[in-house]
Amino acid sequence: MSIPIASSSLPPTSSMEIIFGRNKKEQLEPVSATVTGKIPTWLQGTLLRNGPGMHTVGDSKYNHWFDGLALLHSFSIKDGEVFYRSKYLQSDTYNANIEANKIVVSEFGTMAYPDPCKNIFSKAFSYLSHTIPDFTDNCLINIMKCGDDFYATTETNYIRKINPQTLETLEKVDYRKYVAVNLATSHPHYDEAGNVLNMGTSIVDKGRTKYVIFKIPATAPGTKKKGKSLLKHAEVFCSIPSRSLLSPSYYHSFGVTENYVIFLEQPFKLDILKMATAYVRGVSWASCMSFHREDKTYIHIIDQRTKKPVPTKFYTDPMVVFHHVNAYEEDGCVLFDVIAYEDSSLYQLFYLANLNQNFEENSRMTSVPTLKRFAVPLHVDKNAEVGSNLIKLASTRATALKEKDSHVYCQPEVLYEGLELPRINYAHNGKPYRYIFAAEVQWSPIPTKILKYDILTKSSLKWGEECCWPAEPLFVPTPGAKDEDDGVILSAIVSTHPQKLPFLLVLDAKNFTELARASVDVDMHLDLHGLFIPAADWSAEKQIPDKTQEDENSDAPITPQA
Ligand SMILES: CC1=C(/C=C/C(C)=C/C=C/C(C)=C/C=O)C(C)(C)CCC1
Ligand SMILES: [Fe+2]
Repeated sequence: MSIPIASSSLPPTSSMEIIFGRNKKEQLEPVSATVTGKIPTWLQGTLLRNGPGMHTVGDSKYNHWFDGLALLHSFSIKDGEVFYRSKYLQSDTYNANIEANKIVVSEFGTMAYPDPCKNIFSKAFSYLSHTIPDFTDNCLINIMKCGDDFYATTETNYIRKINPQTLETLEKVDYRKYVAVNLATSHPHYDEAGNVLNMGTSIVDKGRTKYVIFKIPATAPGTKKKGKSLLKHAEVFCSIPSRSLLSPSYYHSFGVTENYVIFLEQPFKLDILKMATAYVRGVSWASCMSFHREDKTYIHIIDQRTKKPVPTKFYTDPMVVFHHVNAYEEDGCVLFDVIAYEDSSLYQLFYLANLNQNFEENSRMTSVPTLKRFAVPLHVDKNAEVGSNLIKLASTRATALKEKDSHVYCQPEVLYEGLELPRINYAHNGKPYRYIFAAEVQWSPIPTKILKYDILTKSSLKWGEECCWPAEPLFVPTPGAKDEDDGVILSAIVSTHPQKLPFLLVLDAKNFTELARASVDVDMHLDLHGLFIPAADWSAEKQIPDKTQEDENSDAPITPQA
């Protein structure tokens, strides 16, 4: 069961240095973990995760934690044993930095300048009106599965194919060759057949800034052959014009139900003009983003059957959402759950300067991440009175008030305060569900516990241990499971305790008791997101393409779909 830690336990400054400051040493050879407890025999496969691992190159330092060079790591579980390995993503960014022995590629919070004579990014100054340098391929946020292929992802137009077994870096793929997007989320959705649904922003398509929803099929004729990319078969599903051409919203994820896509056009925006001049002004991309507290948050509901947005104009108060939790349909309404903030201060807290000195003072959250449930009526009765609540569901206190001119103002139900990095049993994605697994965040944005929140009973279970910093908890179902929470929770735990090694934690998802931990004597980083690859998925025919096989037409001109 959960081991309580003092609720006010604060990570000392030295712990912050261990977690965020130091470059992490990669573990190239698989190392065997010491397992205590018992890993369920059915749990066989690989937990593959991504996150920033290196924040200093030579004498130069990144400014922000999200700038760090991507470090992939994996826990391979077989017959109760666990093997760990880690490897830096060999992105063009990583290679250019290592070769120059300094940071030469710009990241989210750090603008960098390459040596003019050694500019491997020489093609860089072409796309965005010759002003914005090519974006980074330091794919540090998540892992995406496309058919049998795995990619490390970030939020730019680049993804990097990886070998999920060896953690080797394969092709660099430019989304722009297939879909007209300059940015894309690192949180795609998958349908039951494994087709990928993702969203991106097209900034410079003939001045028509828009949000693009696209699908990558799980299979396509001829793609089983080595090096054939499923991305070639990507299809634009729907485009939504940005309310403002020069300041599209920033978003980190989106929601889906069985028939709808939920996109929040929030007042946390990118300023394209600022971005176009950032390089010459010597400021970071992050400084080109701002929260407009006087604006609204527009809720776009896209019908997957007609591929068109629902015409009603739904909106809510200004907020900032990074993570959608889940969404589903109930009695003619779309219900969606998000982790919402009052402002964009979260990104401010992850500046390394704040994480190193005066941590306690600098990292107090001014806005607490809050689980909120919204309800959106799909059919608005024209005769309903202005001011009336269109939500008649017994299951939620969320409201949607009818206004004039087909506008509907949505007010959420607050469910829980102080949680981030939400995960669910993905078999319930887009469908009614009951449980959320997340990291509990108290006074600072750094998780101290793992949480199971029961939406039905509004109760929670927690796991925490002194000097242990949990990562996102991932749910793996028991084969043939009937109950939504029949399975285990996996989380990579970083320890700052001098006598405690980092470990893979295995919890029973039902009661949050510890089933096992697999400790490894390595320099483990605090990661962001990842996925579990069941051993059954590694079948003989699913060969990993070799490194020499480049992405097809890698030098072909970019001809994205409109
Ligand atoms: C490089 C780059 C970007 C990177 C953003 C990143 C790396 C965001 C990471 C967010 C995370 C990790 C959120 C967790 O909740 C932008 C702003 C999209 C635009 C321009 C270039
Ligand atoms: Fe995320």
